[in-house]
Amino acid sequence: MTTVITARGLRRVYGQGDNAFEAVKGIDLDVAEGEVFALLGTNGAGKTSTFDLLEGLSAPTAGDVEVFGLDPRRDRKLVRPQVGIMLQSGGLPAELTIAETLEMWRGTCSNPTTAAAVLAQVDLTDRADVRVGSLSGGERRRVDLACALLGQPRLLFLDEPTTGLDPESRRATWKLLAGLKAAGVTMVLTTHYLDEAEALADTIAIMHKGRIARRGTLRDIVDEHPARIVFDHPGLELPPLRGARLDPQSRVTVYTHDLQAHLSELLAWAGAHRLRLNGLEARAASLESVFLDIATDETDANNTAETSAPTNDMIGAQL
Ligand SMILES: Nc1ncnc2c1ncn2[C@@H]1O[C@H](COP(=O)(O)OP(=O)(O)OP(=O)(O)O)[C@@H](O)[C@H]1O
Repeated sequence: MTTVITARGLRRVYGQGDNAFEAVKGIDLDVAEGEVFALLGTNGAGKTSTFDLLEGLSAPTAGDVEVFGLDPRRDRKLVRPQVGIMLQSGGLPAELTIAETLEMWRGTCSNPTTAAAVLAQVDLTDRADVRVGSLSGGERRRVDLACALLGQPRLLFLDEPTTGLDPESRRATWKLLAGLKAAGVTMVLTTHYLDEAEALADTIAIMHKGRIARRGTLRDIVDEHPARIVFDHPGLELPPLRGARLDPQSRVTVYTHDLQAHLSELLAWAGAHRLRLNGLEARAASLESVFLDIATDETDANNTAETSAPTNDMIGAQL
């Protein structure tokens, strides 16, 4: 499989001396041709900084990036014509109409399609003569996407492509992106919508504090994360359950890779003691739970997870 993007040991430090801030702390990644790679993360995790490095918009403090086997900064003239970029905020001139904007943008592309073609793709044909400054946030986002598509790119960078779009427009954009993927376009996107990553991405990487905390297919990421059982502490000694924690609100959380077995065990124990477990919840892992655990720095959830059958030294000793 051909690799379109390779990054090794990528670092980005802003400022100098006492003011230096390391936003990207040594990232390795590979994106294959035709792949949709989604970069997720909390605000400030370093996604946009990473994008800037991959796009060649800023120079890495350390490490290497290759796009189509070339340096995106040094070989910009060769790389740029093959790449479409949708920045977080397009910054298009407010006084131009959509049609004028696209014509202006076409002039910067070496192999552009027509403005009419991209307008149809983003469903803005009827709005071609409206000034950009009068558009809604969602419409403006679609103009940004149209500009990114004008050059018929082989590689698309999409920084939060559907932020501000209503649910119907989001679905329409997903459909458009799925069509581009089917046509072989490689995409790297950031998004705060986990369902967007689930719907579009082949590979998901979750960034946290400048590093990639998890990566893989949706299935890989979810499968390696424990499910959880949560309930109010019933006030008597609990059965031996591995990987349990008690929070200050007296809620017990049990992390497990075998939800059914441990839930059955807990319910059997509660039944034998004629106990009602208040606030009982049992949740399989999901992209959201992985994300939230990373975001709240509960990265040791994996470490406390069940790895073998529960033993008697567990919950009582740990709580
Ligand atoms: N030019 C800059 N100078 C100093 N710090 C910066 C600069 N640009 C970004 N940062 C800092 O680097 C960190 C990462 O920012 P970045 O925009 O890459 O995060 P992000 O994951 O894209 O966040 P968001 O989801 O909010 O867009 C943040 O703490 C940010 O304040």
